[in-house]
Amino acid sequence: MSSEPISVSILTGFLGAGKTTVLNRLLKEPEMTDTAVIINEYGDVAIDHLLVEQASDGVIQLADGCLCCTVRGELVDTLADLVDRMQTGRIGKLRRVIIETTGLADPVPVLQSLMAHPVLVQAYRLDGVVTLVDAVNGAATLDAHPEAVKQVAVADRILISKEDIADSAQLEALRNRLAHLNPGAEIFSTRAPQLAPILTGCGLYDPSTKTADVARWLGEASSHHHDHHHHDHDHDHDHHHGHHDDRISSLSLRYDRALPFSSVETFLELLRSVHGDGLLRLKGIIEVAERPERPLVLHAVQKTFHPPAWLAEWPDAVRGTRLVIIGFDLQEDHVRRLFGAITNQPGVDQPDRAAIEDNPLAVGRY
Ligand SMILES: Nc1nc2c(ncn2[C@@H]2O[C@H](COP(=O)(O)OP(=O)(O)OP(=O)(O)O)[C@@H](O)[C@H]2O)c(=O)[nH]1
Repeated sequence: MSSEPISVSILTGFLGAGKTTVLNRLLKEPEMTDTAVIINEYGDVAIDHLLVEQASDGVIQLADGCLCCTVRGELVDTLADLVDRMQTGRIGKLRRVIIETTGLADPVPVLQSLMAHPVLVQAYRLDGVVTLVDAVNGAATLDAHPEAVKQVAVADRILISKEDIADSAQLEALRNRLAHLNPGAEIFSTRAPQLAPILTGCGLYDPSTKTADVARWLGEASSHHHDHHHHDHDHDHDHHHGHHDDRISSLSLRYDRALPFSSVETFLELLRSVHGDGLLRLKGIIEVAERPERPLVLHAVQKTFHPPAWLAEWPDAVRGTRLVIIGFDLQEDHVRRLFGAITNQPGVDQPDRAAIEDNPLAVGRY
């Protein structure tokens, strides 16, 4: 198999948000060659029967070479099976996989199983998470279900469906709320003429230029991104936010000099052990003192970290460390203090890096 990993995009969204409708459209787009679509769904899947010819082994080969499989067992087995089929020449080389998760599913375990599996992590690279939100029922769903709020918070991109039947005030309120919940995610509409560019290419690598696009990946390019914690009630007070929304936080941490590798490790260890339960996503790029000419890329979903990767070179003039951490019930003050100690920018009465490396608990309770 060639060394280029297969990019994996996850399509998630609450029950009835329109995921199957999106996939049916997507499967007809010409960019979908060399793509496998995996529907991680129990029960019947309403993929347009005219498009697909059911094969006996559960993998459906579409006319244009796109594959479609439905998974009732372990997703990990299906992904491993696809690698096996490619290696044995039973299917052609895949460029990407799109996984639709069930409406109720928390996408995090899907990502975790992908990142934690020693074989899969070699063959696949997580591109990103796209969360579909229904323009009509989205607000009520977010109010009622913390899982729906998490689906939005964990997304790299948000896709709104059913705009055709929503009124404009409803739509604007929803867009504001989504931007507030996940300031780094770009928001798209299913009214877009092409869905493939929305569902793919969310990762660090820009597929068109084949270079790393850090600002876009970290959501810094999004117009609604705030540099600090986005619960900026000054201009949010007149919007409706459900009580689960306030449990989400999005932190952007920066340090403009190189960090010793041991400090990075200490920070990540502490983050994982103290805040693992509240951690939804972590993405970032780090200038490591021992190897300053190449940036280190960090990517984590909950406590599971993608093996850190070194980029060949700095993609732009900006060096230093840029981290985005998205959490649910995250004690963000404590995370900031931890980062402050590690970068030797301790606040008043806070320990510095040496103290925290000697005694990681020195940063205090939260
Ligand atoms: N008007 C309108 N209806 C839509 C749109 N997208 C989906 N629907 C309808 O919404 C309903 C649910 O869509 P599905 O695509 O089945 O939703 P799903 O997310 O796959 O649903 P689950 O599999 O139950 O999670 C269907 O009746 C669709 O026809 C849209 O953009 N506009």
